[in-house]
Amino acid sequence: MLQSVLLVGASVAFALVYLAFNFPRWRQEWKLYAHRSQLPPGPKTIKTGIKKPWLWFEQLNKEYGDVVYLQLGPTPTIILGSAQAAWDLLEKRGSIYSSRPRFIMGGELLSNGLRGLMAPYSPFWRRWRKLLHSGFMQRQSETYRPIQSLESKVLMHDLLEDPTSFRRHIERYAASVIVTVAYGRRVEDVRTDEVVRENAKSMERLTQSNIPGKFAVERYPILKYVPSIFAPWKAEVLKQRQADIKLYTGLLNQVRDEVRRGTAPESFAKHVIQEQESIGMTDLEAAYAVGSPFGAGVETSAGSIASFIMACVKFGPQFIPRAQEELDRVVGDRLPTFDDIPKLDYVRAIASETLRWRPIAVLGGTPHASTADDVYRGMFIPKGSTIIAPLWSIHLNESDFPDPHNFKPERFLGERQYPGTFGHSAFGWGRRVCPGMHLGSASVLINIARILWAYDVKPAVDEKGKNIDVDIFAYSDGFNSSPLPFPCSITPRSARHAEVVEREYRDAMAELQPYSDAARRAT
Ligand code: HEM
Repeated sequence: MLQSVLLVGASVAFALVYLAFNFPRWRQEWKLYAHRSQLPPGPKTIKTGIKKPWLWFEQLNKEYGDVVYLQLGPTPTIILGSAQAAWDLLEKRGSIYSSRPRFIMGGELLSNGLRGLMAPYSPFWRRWRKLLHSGFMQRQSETYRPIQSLESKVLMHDLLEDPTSFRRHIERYAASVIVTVAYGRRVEDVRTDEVVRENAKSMERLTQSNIPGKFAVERYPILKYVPSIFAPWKAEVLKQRQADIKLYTGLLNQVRDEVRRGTAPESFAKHVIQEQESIGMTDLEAAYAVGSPFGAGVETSAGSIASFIMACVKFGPQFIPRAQEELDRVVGDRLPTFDDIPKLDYVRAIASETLRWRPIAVLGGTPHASTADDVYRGMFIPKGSTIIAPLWSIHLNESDFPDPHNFKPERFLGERQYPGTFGHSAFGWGRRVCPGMHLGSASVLINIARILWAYDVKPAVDEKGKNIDVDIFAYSDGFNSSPLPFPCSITPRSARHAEVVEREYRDAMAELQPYSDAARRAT
């Protein structure tokens, strides 16, 4: 008798747990079924595990229009393929389109909810975002310009000394700006710098954890609670979490020590230490927040400058002469500075075209998620949808940018209908718009201006003296997409230009000394 009661009790308990777990999914499925005729159009078959998914999204946007519906596993997914649709939803209706989908492996297990970039719209995200905003808003970003200018002078010198390794020099520039701005210590060599190496390891693990479809726990969240001893995939990310905590707190604590000793140069870390209490952040939250510019700002800045070099190799004769004429006329025989940028209309147009032509954040950054049911142009977008706005579809769209794979800075000179103020969408939208956009675009601008002022950038030549063509579609797969290695020729425009680069470099190295010393003290 007792046994039967226990059995019935256990069965009822099991049924209740089963219902509780499945109810939200059934409710969602019922809602989708009830609105099936109102969902945006989309394909019946879903491709999974594909390389460069933005190419598939582009096909879908061409076939079904600029709002496409995909049922990816249990999650409704919307692909926005035009600047207008992305603007209408992510910007204008930002109050319900600014969350993030759940990232169980990368966001919850690996990062314990401390990486703001993956955090849902929540009080934690708002605190994190406030800190990032105060550290990188336009006025504050302008205080980092001296660092960008000095590091850019080092880049110009590196291109003179060893032009064939141009890609590594650009990466060093981008990493050094971010690490100096974040922690007040520079990066002299990306191959050996400990902060760069550890951060790169951590980013690699994060990227691996976020590969859609790779881990069953994303489909069955209950697996998150399986003890690590039975789940090697979980043990591994928890181990990396400890390594991340050690890295981020170690770096922030070094700055705390320097602040106490009165030797800390200005940096985002110093700013966070001062603001942390008023914003109500714990030490660990603050340590992760100071680490966030590395993951978001290095590859995007370096990849954009490398894309500009590729555009010079492929399309140089159609825009370089005009840019050099402008630089010679406005700047003359010295290196361009940030003060020249407002007078360099054509150079600014080249920077905008670079960000448009090959958007490094090719999927539009991390996907957004909606937090309420919505209807857009008669189409039903369910609450909890993942929203992807791939910049590949948006920036290489014939109707906004005719002849889209051609590099034409002139697009950005005249008046043009485009939502927003930049004429492109490279920094995203609404409440999630890139907080580092002022820093990132200043890096792109100053280096484009200086490279064009100092150098002739052309195709490399083979042993027969023939130009080596570059493939403008040879870009990496992954969350961001950067140019794969390609050859090119970078030579000074004249001996006088080379002299100026050398002189500016010597002065820059003297000014950068405190940041080099800070890096040495810390290792
Ligand atoms: C040319 C350089 C850069 C490009 C093209 C770029 C592009 C983007 C894009 C497209 C997004 C997604 C926005 C959205 O979800 O709507 C984003 C987000 C973000 N970017 Fe950038 N970015 C650049 C540089 C930087 C830099 C230098 C930093 C350093 C502070 C940075 C920090 C971030 C962060 C933290 C986010 C996530 C914001 C959030 O989730 O609220 N980015 N960026």
